[in-house]
Amino acid sequence: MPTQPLSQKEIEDRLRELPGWSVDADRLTRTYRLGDHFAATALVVHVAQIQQELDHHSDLTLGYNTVALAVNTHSAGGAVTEKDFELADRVERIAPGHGAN
Ligand SMILES: C[C@H](O)[C@H](O)[C@H]1CNC2=NC(N)=NC(=O)C2=N1
Repeated sequence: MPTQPLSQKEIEDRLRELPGWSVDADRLTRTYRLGDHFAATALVVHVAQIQQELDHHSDLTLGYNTVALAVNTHSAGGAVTEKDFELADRVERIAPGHGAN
């Protein structure tokens, strides 16, 4: 069954449990700040590994000491779905281990 777009209320409820994340232009997004460029790069690799496992991929942007994710679900017409929040939850669990905040 295809993943359905979440309603505005469902998105607001889920965002309340994900401090730092927001929905901007129909994309679930967060920017993490890290200690240096190498730490940021390591986080990108770890996120890429999770994305391959979930078969769900964000636009990942590596900066000097930042990593930005922006994701929606292409197969749902670019809407935000449960799959996007699943990715965000998974990234939230590993980010502190990289010193990200
Ligand atoms: C064939 C493959 O499963 C699909 O193309 C996956 C890959 N990664 C994806 N990532 C995102 N963000 N949305 C999708 O619909 C999607 N679909």
